[in-house]
Amino acid sequence: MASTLKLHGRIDFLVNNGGGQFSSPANMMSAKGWKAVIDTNLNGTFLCCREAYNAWMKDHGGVIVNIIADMWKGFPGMAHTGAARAAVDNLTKSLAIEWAHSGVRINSVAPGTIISKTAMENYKEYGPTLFKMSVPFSPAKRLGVPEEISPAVCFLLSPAANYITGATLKVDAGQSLYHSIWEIPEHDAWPEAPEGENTDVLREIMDKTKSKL
Ligand SMILES: CCCCCCCCCCC/C=C/C(=O)SCCNC(=O)CCNC(=O)[C@H](O)C(C)(C)COP(=O)(O)OP(=O)(O)OC[C@H]1O[C@@H](n2cnc3c(N)ncnc32)[C@H](O)[C@@H]1OP(=O)(O)O
Ligand SMILES: NC(=O)C1=CN([C@@H]2O[C@H](COP(=O)(O)OP(=O)(O)OC[C@H]3O[C@@H](n4cnc5c(N)ncnc54)[C@H](OP(=O)(O)O)[C@@H]3O)[C@@H](O)[C@H]2O)C=CC1
Repeated sequence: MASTLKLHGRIDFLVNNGGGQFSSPANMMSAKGWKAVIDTNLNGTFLCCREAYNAWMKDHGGVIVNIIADMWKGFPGMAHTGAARAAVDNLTKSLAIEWAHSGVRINSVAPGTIISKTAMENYKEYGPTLFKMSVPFSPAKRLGVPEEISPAVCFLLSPAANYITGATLKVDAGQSLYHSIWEIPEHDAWPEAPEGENTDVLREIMDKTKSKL
């Protein structure tokens, strides 16, 4: 922030876009790995917001946009980033209220799965498979590209959004409303429903369905 102020003399906008994660089942994540992702996505965002506010926006106003993710149905396979991005969604709302009196607007953008060379390279040899796997889960039946996210960010930064703060704009072609990518294997580990006539009906329809198969 200090070097930006030195160079430009003001900070009108802050976009917290830097971030990422690795894919792993939650039970295999080390404490260090969990912390690295929380530090990058949540703590980094908080610290950048705080610094921009204290260094400039507190006295001059400004606009902040936080990039989060499609974690609205949880984020199985990337639980650390899901937790961090959900926390940023909430942080955005808190700061919108705390900093309104300074003329600061702050909103989030939640992209669906967005393909780019650089994003894919982070996942090494698994990148193409991981991104391709997401295609059927987009109502658009294709992935988005960064050029479809930046207009939303620019809109929120612009005076056209002067009356918008504390909001999250999903730019995901409806992905967050559609299926989860996470497969739950067939299992019988769930606790039984309590005995009674409704459970009898449940058993009956399940038996009938089975006999048809
Ligand atoms: C299987 C189904 C999954 C769901 C499918 C979803 C479909 C895909 C949707 C994709 C949507 C999102 C896309 C994007 O976000 S694109 C942006 C892509 N960019 C990134 O992801 C950047 C990735 N990298 C980082 O952000 C950082 O490197 C990271 C935060 C991961 C680590 O940062 P840091 O430099 O602070 O830490 P270290 O590298 O030193 O690592 C610290 C410890 O973290 C653990 N770790 C790190 N990488 C991995 C890994 N690849 N696998 C497992 N564990 C990892 C590890 O414990 C590190 O400590 P050690 O090195 O000492 O072991
Ligand atoms: N692509 C997607 O499907 C989605 C992406 N997002 C998020 O959008 C943002 C942009 O990602 P995208 O453009 O797709 O991917 P990229 O990998 O191209 O961009 C990620 C950027 O984050 C920077 N970064 C990572 N860790 C840190 C850190 N600790 N400190 C500072 N910068 C860091 C990287 O810097 P460097 O190049 O120096 O490593 C890189 O410029 C990320 O937060 C990402 O998680 C959210 C939802 C979906």
